[in-house]
Amino acid sequence: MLVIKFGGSSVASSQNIKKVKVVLSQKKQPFFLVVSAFSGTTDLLQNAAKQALGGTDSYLNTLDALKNRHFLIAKELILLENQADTLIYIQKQFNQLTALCEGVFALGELTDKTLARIMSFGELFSSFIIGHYLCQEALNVEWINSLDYIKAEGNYLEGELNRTETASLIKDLDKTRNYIAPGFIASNSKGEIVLLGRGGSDYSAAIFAGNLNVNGLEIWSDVDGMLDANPKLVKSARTIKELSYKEAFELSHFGAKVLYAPTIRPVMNKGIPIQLKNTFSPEKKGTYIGNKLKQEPQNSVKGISSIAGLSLITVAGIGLAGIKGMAKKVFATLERASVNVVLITQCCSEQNICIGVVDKDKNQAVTALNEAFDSEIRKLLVDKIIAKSNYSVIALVGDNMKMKVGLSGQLFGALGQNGINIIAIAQGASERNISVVIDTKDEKKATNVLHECFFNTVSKKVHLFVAGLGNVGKQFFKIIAEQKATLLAENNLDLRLVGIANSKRMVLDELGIDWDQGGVALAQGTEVGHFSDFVEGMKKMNLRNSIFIDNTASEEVSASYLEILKESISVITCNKIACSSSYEHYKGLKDTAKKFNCFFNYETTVGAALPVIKTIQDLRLSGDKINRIQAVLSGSLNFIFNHYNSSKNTFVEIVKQAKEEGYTEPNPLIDLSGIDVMRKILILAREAGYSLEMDEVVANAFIPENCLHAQNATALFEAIEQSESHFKQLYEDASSTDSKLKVIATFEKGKAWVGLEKVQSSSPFFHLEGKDNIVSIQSRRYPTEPLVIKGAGAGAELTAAGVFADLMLIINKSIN
Ligand SMILES: NC(=O)C1=CN([C@@H]2O[C@H](COP(=O)(O)OP(=O)(O)OC[C@H]3O[C@@H](n4cnc5c(N)ncnc54)[C@H](OP(=O)(O)O)[C@@H]3O)[C@@H](O)[C@H]2O)C=CC1
Ligand SMILES: N[C@@H](CC=O)C(=O)O
Repeated sequence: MLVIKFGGSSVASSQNIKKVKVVLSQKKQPFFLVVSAFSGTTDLLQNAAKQALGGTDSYLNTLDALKNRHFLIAKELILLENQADTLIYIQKQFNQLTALCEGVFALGELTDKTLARIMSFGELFSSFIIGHYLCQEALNVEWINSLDYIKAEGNYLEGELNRTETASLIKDLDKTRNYIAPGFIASNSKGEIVLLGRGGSDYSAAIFAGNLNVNGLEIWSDVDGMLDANPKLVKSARTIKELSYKEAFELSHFGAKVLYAPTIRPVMNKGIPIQLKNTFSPEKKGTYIGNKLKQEPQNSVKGISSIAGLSLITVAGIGLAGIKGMAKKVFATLERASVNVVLITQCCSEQNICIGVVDKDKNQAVTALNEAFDSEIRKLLVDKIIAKSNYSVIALVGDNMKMKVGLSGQLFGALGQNGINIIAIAQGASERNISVVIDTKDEKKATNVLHECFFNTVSKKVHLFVAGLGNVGKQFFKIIAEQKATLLAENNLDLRLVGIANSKRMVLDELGIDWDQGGVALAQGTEVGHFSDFVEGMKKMNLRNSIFIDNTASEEVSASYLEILKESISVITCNKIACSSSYEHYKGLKDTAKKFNCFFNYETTVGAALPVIKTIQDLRLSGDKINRIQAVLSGSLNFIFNHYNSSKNTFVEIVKQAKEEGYTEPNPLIDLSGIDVMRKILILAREAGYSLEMDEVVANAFIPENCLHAQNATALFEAIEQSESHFKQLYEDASSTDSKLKVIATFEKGKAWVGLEKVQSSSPFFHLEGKDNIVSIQSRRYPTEPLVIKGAGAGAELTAAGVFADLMLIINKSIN
């Protein structure tokens, strides 16, 4: 014999009930069918009771709607000539139900006993209708009333099973016949109705299964089985193929709604397997729960469950340490106050005990504890007890987590990397469950982080917010659009663009924006008043593995890094403003990134994609000391002086060309004035370990005053045109001595300077072609022959590639 239970959605309509019949007709052994009420019925019955209590006669409408629905389903299933018995039964039961509600209405009183009676009607109706229909369809089932077989005592709404009496009543049922019985309901020794708790139909089925010692228990619902995470939080949640009883118990206890936790106990002791199945996809295997696990689990973690609505109560104070019986007093007090403790932690200093309770119990718990510890509180041995709310517990569950070294490290690392603060931790010695308490605002993010971390078949999502869709920005989008599929296929990485902004508009979309369509999406985006709108949106989305990329030259954008890093969102930038702002700010950004477990990467601020910053950082990390840096750091100026020949072209033509080719800053005055090179040598000096400021970098301007004061690019070009003779003179002075003009930046003995120099062929800078940069580093290890880094140092495509490399560095360190 099999016990088979169908949940509310499986019997929600006549069409669904016909599906149930198909499932049953394929069974090759007798079955004991347990059904829930038609979906939504129990809630409506409860509402009707509350409406009656509230003194409005709207309960009559609720009851009418319920009656009509049950009549309709009965009429749709049962042939006209067979309907009478069923309809008469429903009518009689509704008469009783209405009388009960009228009583509540008249008395203005609703006891748990009456509420239990009212709520019991749903399963009685559904089982009676389905039983008659199945008989009509020749399935030959006998309807029995669970009230006559399941005995429970205590709380009317969530009774305690009387195992002995129930066992003796069930044992005589004939295992060669088919039965149908209502779930959820039981009766006590006085014959009064007692419910088995919400979800109790699963429990009823397990009680029948255990006592009849059947071959299996099937629980049919509208989902494919037990999922490895809550699908409302984690879109990529998948069905777990098999679970041990204990794993299933942990998961169902911690929020997996597909199975009511008490269901496991009655069948576990007898080794009766449970199969969770989907009525609407019966071909799917579902989840097996039992002793005979066929496969070796790939992952030690089988599932991640979470429950919100937790309050934490801390009983703390010096009076707790070393005094026997304090913990007993806490728990005895809570028991007397009927408060269920969800989670307990105590640190070994014994100075505090932290208890998790569901929100609804928190006031009761706090009042009871403050009363019980009143004398200790007065003597200042125990602090006044308060509760803090809005917490969630997230639990990793799996039998094979036992003795798996590093697993909790992975858990804490993954949460920490995403700025999720862990407020309390609980792990039993069984090591089957590690629970952490976090702020409920982080529940979705944390569940997703852990799901990606522990189920390696799931692709890892990286959420990217990008500011700037200009020269560099466009190239960056292009690279990702080209690389995305490869990254997914080969590295299991899903780079998701969730935010773009320029100076006028922004788009934020958690579901992702097409990398090919960034410009189009942005054109249709919302207008931004201030860049902080974008930052606020980013914070609100609170997505795991978030990285912000600044491809602008904006001061406003760079001023937001600190706030972004404080959200544990890593920052990548090619914008030099932040790193060349005050030393305190630059250092603050680096420290903040460390403090909030994220990264601040800015390799492209010097030499575009050349590995200049990383090289200096590595030298220092390995114990080297930088003594001198001499470099050509401006790609655009090198390009300009390499291509300017006063007899063939004008200076302004070459500057315009450098801008068109994407080597200059958005405002080329930043290059021509020397500011860009000053920023870069300052950044390198800081990386070398010196706390230099921008105003300490000495620079000799080589452009005339009128150019230096140009307000925009057009004015600058005009000013350069008017100053052609100045540039011609510079060129001729150099060529008359077979020299070339190079803007050289030097850092030595704590000082930095930048200037236009004439270099001869003996100089290593003489042959620096095109838009190339060269950085020559002398250090303790390279005292005379410098370490040299050389190559193209400007260009949007190269810079975007450097930004992408910074991105992959972060992903490799933090996500993979
Ligand atoms: N080109 C190169 O070789 C290298 C460049 N870099 C750096 O790359 C950065 C970008 O340069 P490039 O692409 O040429 O610049 P562009 O001028 O082409 O693009 C700048 C982008 O930033 C956006 N932007 C400006 N202000 C804001 C703001 N307040 N909020 C949001 N977005 C804003 C602009 O939007 P809008 O269009 O609305 O103004 C535009 O999309 C610069 O910092 C530069 O120093 C670094 C190394 C090498
Ligand atoms: N404008 C810059 C671009 C890179 O930082 C340069 O010319 O080098």
